[in-house]
Amino acid sequence: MPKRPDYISWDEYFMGVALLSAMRSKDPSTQVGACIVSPEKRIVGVGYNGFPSGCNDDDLPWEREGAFLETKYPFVCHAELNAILNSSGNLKGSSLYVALFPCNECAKAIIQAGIVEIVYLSDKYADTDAVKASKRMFGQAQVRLRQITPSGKRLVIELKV
Ligand SMILES: Nc1nc(=O)n([C@H]2C[C@H](O)[C@@H](COP(=O)(O)O)O2)cc1CO
Ligand SMILES: [Zn+2]
Repeated sequence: MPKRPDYISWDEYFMGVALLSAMRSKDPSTQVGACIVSPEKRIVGVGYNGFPSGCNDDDLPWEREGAFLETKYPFVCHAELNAILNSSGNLKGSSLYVALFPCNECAKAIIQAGIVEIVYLSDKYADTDAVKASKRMFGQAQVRLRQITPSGKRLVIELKV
């Protein structure tokens, strides 16, 4: 019997894990997931955006606008940083799959962790200084950037067998 033809690609698998992780996010505006993959194609870390553990999701603000301390921005931990912090072992030479292009703060952690490739879907904040700084560092550190063209393909998971 020939092998099943319609299996998902590596890129679809790892971006799919990133997108599934994003579904755990409680951010009402933007849910981001990240999946770190070793050179041997093993998943070595996953994460999504949320407040640090032990910090109460219902006490801290999810606002986007207003006084800085009344917004989520000083408190939220980005998906990429969580994936690095949740990872097991050495990340040298690994790839990071993330739905949204990393900011400058995550870029620093990504580079220092030894991640060599970013695979992303959206670059909706490309015009911000955070992303400009991030691309400048990735360029100098020779981190490869690869955008997956959103195919619109639906990966359906039904909770049944
Ligand atoms: N690469 C990223 N990874 C992330 O996890 N985030 C998080 C931080 C916030 O919780 C949310 C962005 O909120 P908003 O500004 O689109 O309402 O996504 C944001 C970016 C963008 O740089
Ligand atoms: Zn970030």
